[in-house]
Amino acid sequence: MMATPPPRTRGLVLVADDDPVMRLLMLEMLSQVGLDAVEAVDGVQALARYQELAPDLVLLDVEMPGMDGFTVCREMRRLETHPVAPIIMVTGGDELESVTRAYEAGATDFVSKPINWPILGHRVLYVLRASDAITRLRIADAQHRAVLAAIPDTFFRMNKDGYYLDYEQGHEASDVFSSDLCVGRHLNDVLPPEIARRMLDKVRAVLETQRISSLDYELPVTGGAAPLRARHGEHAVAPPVRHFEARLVATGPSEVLGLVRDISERKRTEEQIRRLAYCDSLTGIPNRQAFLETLEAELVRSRKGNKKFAVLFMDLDAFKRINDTLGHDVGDHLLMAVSERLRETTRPSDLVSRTEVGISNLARLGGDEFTILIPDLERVENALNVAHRVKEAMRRPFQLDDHEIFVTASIGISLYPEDGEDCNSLLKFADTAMYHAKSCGKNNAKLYSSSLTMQIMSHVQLEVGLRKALQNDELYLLYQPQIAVASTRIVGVEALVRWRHPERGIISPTEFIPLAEETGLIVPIGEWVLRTACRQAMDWQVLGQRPLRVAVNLSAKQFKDENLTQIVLSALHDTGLPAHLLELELTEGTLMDDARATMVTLEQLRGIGVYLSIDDFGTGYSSMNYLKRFNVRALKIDKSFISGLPQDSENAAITRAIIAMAHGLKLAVVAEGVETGEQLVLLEEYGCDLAQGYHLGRPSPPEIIAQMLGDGAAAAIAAS
Ligand SMILES: Nc1nc2c(ncn2[C@@H]2O[C@@H]3COP(=O)(O)O[C@H]4[C@@H](O)[C@H](n5cnc6c(=O)[nH]c(N)nc65)O[C@@H]4COP(=O)(O)O[C@H]3[C@H]2O)c(=O)[nH]1
Repeated sequence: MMATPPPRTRGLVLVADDDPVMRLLMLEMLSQVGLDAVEAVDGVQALARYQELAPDLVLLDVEMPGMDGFTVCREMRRLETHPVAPIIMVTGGDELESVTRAYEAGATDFVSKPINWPILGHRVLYVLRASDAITRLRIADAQHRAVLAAIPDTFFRMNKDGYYLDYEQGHEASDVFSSDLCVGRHLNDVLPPEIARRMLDKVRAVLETQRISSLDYELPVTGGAAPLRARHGEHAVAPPVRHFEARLVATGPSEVLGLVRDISERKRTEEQIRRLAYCDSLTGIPNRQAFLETLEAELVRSRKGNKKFAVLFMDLDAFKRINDTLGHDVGDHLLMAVSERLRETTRPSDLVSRTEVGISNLARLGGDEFTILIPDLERVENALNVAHRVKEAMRRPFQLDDHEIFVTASIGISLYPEDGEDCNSLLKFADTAMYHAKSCGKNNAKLYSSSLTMQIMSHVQLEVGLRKALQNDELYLLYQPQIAVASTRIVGVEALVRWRHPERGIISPTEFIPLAEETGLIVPIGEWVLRTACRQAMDWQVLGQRPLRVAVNLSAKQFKDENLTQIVLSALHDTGLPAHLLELELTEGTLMDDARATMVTLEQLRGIGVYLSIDDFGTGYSSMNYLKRFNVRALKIDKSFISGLPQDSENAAITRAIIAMAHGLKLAVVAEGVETGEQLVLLEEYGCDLAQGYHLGRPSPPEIIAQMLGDGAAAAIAAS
């Protein structure tokens, strides 16, 4: 291959003519116009010099010995690797035949003899300039093509009326449409009408403003190159689509250049990112972020349209226990099943309030917390109805692998605009209402209301007060006698705590004990009760009365306190009360909570020698197996069974059965809430051992008990 000659500053012309005079004249003429020249005496030399020197122009005589000018011209044009230089052929005359042959051989131009020398000079310069321009154009065109080949986009030219002037398919645009179907056609024949209209509007806007602009559109995947319109009707079902972005730039007053890029992948990625950001990965339903945005939009919409909406906040009761006992996998499956059931329950057709309510309004905020937005609420009842349906849906057992799981849900509801005017407040209030629902016994739905806020405020104040109650000596104990049914003699007392609140007066334990449990204050309060009751029992003994068993209630939190045994031991030790005179009342719920730990604690307490009984029997699990295992001494039949006696035959049967069963297990039975003589007679008939209730003695201060004991009611301490 020949080396490329260095770039020249002046043009070099190859003069090929066998006539020395002609060559001389030509050289002279070229020099006059500032060009360099080299000579060739015949066709063979001309070809050799052409290859060797790569001249910028060739002046080629037609008639030469050996190889004539036409042949030389053809050969020169055949040299593909050589830069294309313009060739001016010098013909003997201007007859048509030789002119035609010259062009056919690849000549750029011709001059005929006799030569007009001054004009030839200008002609040569002109051809050189034209050739230069063509070379530059060719380079620009090559660069252009290289750029287009390098980018994946399809490009087109279009006039202001929407006709494609040019269409070049990008290398990544496979199955949209091809250039032969576009060039010369109108947008309407190529694109679906709606997209064609938008594109034409954009073309005109770009021409008017002379600014770059773009538009996005979707096309169904056709799988071939036919115009979309022709194929459009073929799709019976919604076909998959591809997304495109067309960028339009004006290339003149009435023409635009369009670059079309397939942005399907980008859209897919964006969608994926959106899904990750807005969907809960476990259940696939919207997450907290998505819910907050939906809520925000709903707030704006409702504010504008003067409408109401409700936010439902649902939490599963005891989900933590399921997670802890059956494992996180089961917990996850349960959450998935719950969200599926919620999805079904909140389907538009299921909602009375509005047809638009759908899954987009359902979300999982995290853990076992779900929210539902009910827009366009006409009546509060509609929100309660939805809550009720959700609650009912949750109650149906969940079958997960080989577990049948029963759950219930607590739901809180906040209303716009009544409860709050911003998203955070509405969500917070729905959450608060949910907690309220839980504290009212779970499996409940509650509306948030300002009165609820008041309740919570007073709850907070109560807590602050309770913290001080112990220090300020505001707690005191009342004692309720327990009577042996057969002899009507007092055999024991139950200690019941009271709180003398400085402003509110006497507060019942049913109000403050749950609060004490919630806050953990039950542990110090419980210890105080235990010590006070033990000391009181000793005081009665010291005063010359008979020994008397004192019963103290133990809440679940106290029972789980690892120092319990120690506290009991130290109360007995410090007061000197014999262990068998202390009765600890436990509820079934407390015992069932964690069977293994319960057994250990019970074992320790039995080891100390205290008397253990089950309180409120019949209201909870009422499991005989457990009673046997826990090895307690007595059970107390809940007052709800006694209160209907003797009329309520069902409760009578239950009471009788409990007594018989307890005796079978060698347990003593205490009937609680005995309010009438009739009840006492019936209980005696059933063989009940002990009784307690207003009929036999109300909860009373220690001096009243002392009096009762002194009045002759013998304290017959059960040796059992
Ligand atoms: N209707 C009716 N009620 C009767 C009758 N006889 C007694 N009662 C009431 O029934 C409750 C019996 O106590 P409980 O079942 O252990 O139920 C207790 C117990 O669970 C808890 N509690 C009371 N004192 C303490 C304590 O010191 N520690 C703990 N952890 N809980 C306590 O508070 C609950 C309520 O205590 P109180 O309000 O004192 O209510 C007492 C008592 O006043 C009757 O004939 N008719």
